[in-house]
Amino acid sequence: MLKLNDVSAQYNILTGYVKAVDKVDFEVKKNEIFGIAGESGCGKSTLLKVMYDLIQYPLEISNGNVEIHSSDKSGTPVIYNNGEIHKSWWKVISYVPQGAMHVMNPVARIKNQFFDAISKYHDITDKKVLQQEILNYLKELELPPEVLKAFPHQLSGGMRQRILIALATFLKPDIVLADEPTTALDVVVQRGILTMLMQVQKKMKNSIVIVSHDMGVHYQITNRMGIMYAGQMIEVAPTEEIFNNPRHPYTKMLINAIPKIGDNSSREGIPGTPPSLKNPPVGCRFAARCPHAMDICRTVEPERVYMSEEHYASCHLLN
Ligand SMILES: Nc1ncnc2c1ncn2[C@@H]1O[C@H](COP(=O)(O)OP(=O)(O)OP(=O)(O)O)[C@@H](O)[C@H]1O
Repeated sequence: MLKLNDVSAQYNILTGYVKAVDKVDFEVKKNEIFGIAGESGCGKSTLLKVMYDLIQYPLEISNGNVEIHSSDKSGTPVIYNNGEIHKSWWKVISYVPQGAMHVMNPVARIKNQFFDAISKYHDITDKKVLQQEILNYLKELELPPEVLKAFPHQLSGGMRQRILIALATFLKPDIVLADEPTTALDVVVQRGILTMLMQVQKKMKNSIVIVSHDMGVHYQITNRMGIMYAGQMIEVAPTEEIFNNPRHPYTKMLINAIPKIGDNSSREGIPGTPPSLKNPPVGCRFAARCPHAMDICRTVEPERVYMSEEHYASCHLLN
């Protein structure tokens, strides 16, 4: 289980701070696929970096903490906090970054990329045994063994993405974070990648966090979702509730913008642009674009309102 306790994170740039994550507080349960959605620039990737403990200048955590509740080999419960989570990469938590081509070493064969990535984190000392284990795992995921000999540019985008997922899940981590795993892939390949993620999760019964701006991806595979707007998590609920009973006006507008088969009525986008995260507005950050904004929205930040134990949204309309 992964828990974020009131986490804020910012980029410390020459002209000030970009407050990319603001007081985010939620947990990802064991045995679920949790989706994070929101417009470009709302802080989704930064939030994943915070969860993964990938805190490098100019990014810094300014408030709160991240905890992973796991267990050691003997089954004794262990809690990892941010600052030490990186010591357990691949084994306890792994990360499938955006853009499969850019993150792979273009001059190393896939086999060596596996060896290099996980060498510090597994207990297998014999390279031949390790190679056999990798082959067995690829077979399990229905990936051809020849890919191990290939260079990244010899593989299709979809195959590179599958390999990154295989690499990220090889040591059976409790939590897998995937940043836009299907972006830039055609719909058929997309479907294959999503099916692969679902199968892996079903087998391992671990937690997967998927960041995507594509609501269709969330609809297909996530169990619960968080909607981000301007650095804040403004609604969290089971995916079915998000699609059938969204409560925050921003979530409603996101859902209404999705085209539906058989419905020829024109789809409305969300007017306006998100606020600057260098100098976010007081009150509700969505107020300037919200058709229902009231005076209070422009001055007072909305608190969370719980519709049920599993569903909350931060909006004055719900009070
Ligand atoms: N290295 C950086 N230095 C300064 N600001 C950054 C840096 N990386 C991201 N930002 C800013 O932080 C904010 C959140 O960016 P982030 O990439 O987390 O959003 P996102 O929702 O993942 O967007 P996208 O969907 O486009 O990837 C944006 O305003 C972005 O410009």
